[in-house]
Amino acid sequence: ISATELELLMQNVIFAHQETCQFRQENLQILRWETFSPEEMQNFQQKPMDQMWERCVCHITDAIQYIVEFAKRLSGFTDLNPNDQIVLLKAGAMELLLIRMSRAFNCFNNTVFFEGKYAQLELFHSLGCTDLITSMFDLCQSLCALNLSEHEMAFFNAITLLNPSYPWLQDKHKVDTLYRKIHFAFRHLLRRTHREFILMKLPEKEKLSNICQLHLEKLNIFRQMYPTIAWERFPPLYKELFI
Ligand SMILES: CCS(=O)(=O)c1ccc(CC(=O)Nc2nc(-c3ccccc3)c(C(=O)c3ccccc3CC(C)C)s2)cc1
Repeated sequence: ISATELELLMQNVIFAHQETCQFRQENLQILRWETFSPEEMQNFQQKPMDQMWERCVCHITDAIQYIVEFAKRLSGFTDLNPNDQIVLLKAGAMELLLIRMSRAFNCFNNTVFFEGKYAQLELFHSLGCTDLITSMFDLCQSLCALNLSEHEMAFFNAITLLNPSYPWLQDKHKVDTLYRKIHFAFRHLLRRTHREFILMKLPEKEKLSNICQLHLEKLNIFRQMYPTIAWERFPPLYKELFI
């Protein structure tokens, strides 16, 4: 890879993230001490399970739409064969959501940005999946500890999405070449900023996939309890990716 191609690739990854990050980091920071009052918390906790699930699913589907946009702006992603683009997004959308969500996490009071303010773990009680939410909070805590810059966040998202080891890929070699280029550019950025150490501290692949697995399990339990809600009320993109 030439120096110019490297610079262009770095610009592309950083711009792709900046243009699709949904909430800007500084705005999430400004709001981070706005927490829900006990009454507001109680209000959420008293919502029926199906209503809370529907709200959350709609929120993450909004966030995933930005993730799809991020992928489309990554140079090389849209040159991949269309089947592989779907495979990578199907496998990686939730993982990228988990990583991005850590930007909206306040690790000092263990709250996450949700519907306009920052919410404690207990707010999500009525979802009936405390283990999933707890592992989400733990992941956010560990990512917060790294204090990733938006540039690092952009590259971490890109290398997580372009994972050449997915079994169903038709053109694995093409994904692998793109992955290696972006990983090389990431290491180049980290060397320049003396942040190489974070590579060993990023959460392992299987930690992300375990939480994604847990999400799918909880979704199936929910669907057994409310068989029609998922079909009637969940957004098409969510159904395509997870059902
Ligand atoms: C992601 C881009 S961003 O600009 O940073 C951004 C943009 C917008 C927001 C606002 C937002 O939608 N916050 C949500 N928070 C959580 C949440 C909930 C429990 C713990 C941790 C975060 C949402 C979820 O529904 C969720 C997320 C991950 C796994 C599981 C779930 C619940 C299951 C039932 C789908 S939605 C936040 C951040």
